[in-house]
Amino acid sequence: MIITDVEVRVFRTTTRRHSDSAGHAHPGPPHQVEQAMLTIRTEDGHEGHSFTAPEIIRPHVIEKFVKKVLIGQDYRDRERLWQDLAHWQRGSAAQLTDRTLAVVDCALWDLAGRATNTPVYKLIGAYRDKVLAYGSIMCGDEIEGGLATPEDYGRFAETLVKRGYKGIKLHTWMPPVSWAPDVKMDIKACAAVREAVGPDIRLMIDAFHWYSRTDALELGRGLEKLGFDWIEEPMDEQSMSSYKWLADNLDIPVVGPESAAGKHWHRAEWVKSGACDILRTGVNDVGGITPALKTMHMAESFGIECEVHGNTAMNLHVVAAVKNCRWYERGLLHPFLEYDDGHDYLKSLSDPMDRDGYVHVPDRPGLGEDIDFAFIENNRVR
Ligand SMILES: O=C(O)[C@H](O)[C@@H](O)[C@@H](O)C(=O)NO
Ligand SMILES: [Mg+2]
Repeated sequence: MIITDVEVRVFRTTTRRHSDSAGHAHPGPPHQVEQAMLTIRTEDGHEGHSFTAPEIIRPHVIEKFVKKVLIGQDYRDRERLWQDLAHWQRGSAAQLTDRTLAVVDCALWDLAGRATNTPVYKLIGAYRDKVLAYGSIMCGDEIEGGLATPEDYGRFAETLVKRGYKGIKLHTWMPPVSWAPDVKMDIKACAAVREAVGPDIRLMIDAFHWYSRTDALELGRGLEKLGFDWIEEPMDEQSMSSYKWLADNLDIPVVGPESAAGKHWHRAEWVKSGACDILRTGVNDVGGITPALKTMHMAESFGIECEVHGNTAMNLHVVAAVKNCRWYERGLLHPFLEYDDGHDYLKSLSDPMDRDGYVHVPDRPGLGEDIDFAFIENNRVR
């Protein structure tokens, strides 16, 4: 049960996702990027794994914080290990981020599952083994036939409905798109999607994250006429009072916060202040499965739904272990990319979706990621 080793393996993987100058993903030619796998090992040979960007688990962070907390400890003591690591953050000179806490916590959950031959959502206490997905479309672009016009969004939405999606979320146009942001264009894209898919498909928007209050109000009022289910991150989430103002002035539910710091503590303040109608959490955003569950359960106590940010196995297991979450966010999607192709370092999808739009939680132990260890070794860089 005792943790004896923490290892990072960095390897090359091929992807067609490219990040723009604002950090949003768009399609492009295949290129190689570095990915890292964190492995936590015990004296009796059990291992847990989790993936992230190499800089999130760079040697300084592993040696100065992670190993000091984990080595010699019982891997089953996840709550205490998470609290101990979180307490290191204050004195870390901002070097120990929530992303690092998340990848360590996920590897510990994966270890617990692999050691007991149990999927993580069953370890937590499962609520369901499948969940409806919404198709989360990439941010708009200026690519011919991509997501450059409202009509492009409409055509792509039709494709997603044919694939089985019962919900669709648009990320609309943002800089560095030359003419973005533009509220009226956002509303035109949403209108084109509603026209294309009809009244029964659930629709949501995740807009430019720095609109003013008045722009966000105009956008929200436009979406109310189109029967959208929620408006997400239309303003800087650092202003909780702006979200309180927006939620008070709109009928369409306001969802958040996604990217605001503060883990489950700050999300409790959003609920208390009325800054959102639907709360938001995400394993990477709040520092792990452990705090994501705290957030979900806190929201449930207020009768509030809490939508989980992001795809991948870690988020899927959280969604499968709670009642007060409607969707799994499957994406990001684009007409020029085939999401179901997955990753070259995983032998199968972690979030397979059937033709009715349900994602089924893999019955494999731990997080259920079907890791191709040989591929990782053959493509390892350090
Ligand atoms: O803002 C981003 O980086 C992307 O839009 C990403 O977070 C996306 O997954 C999102 O916002 N989902 O809700
Ligand atoms: Mg979002």
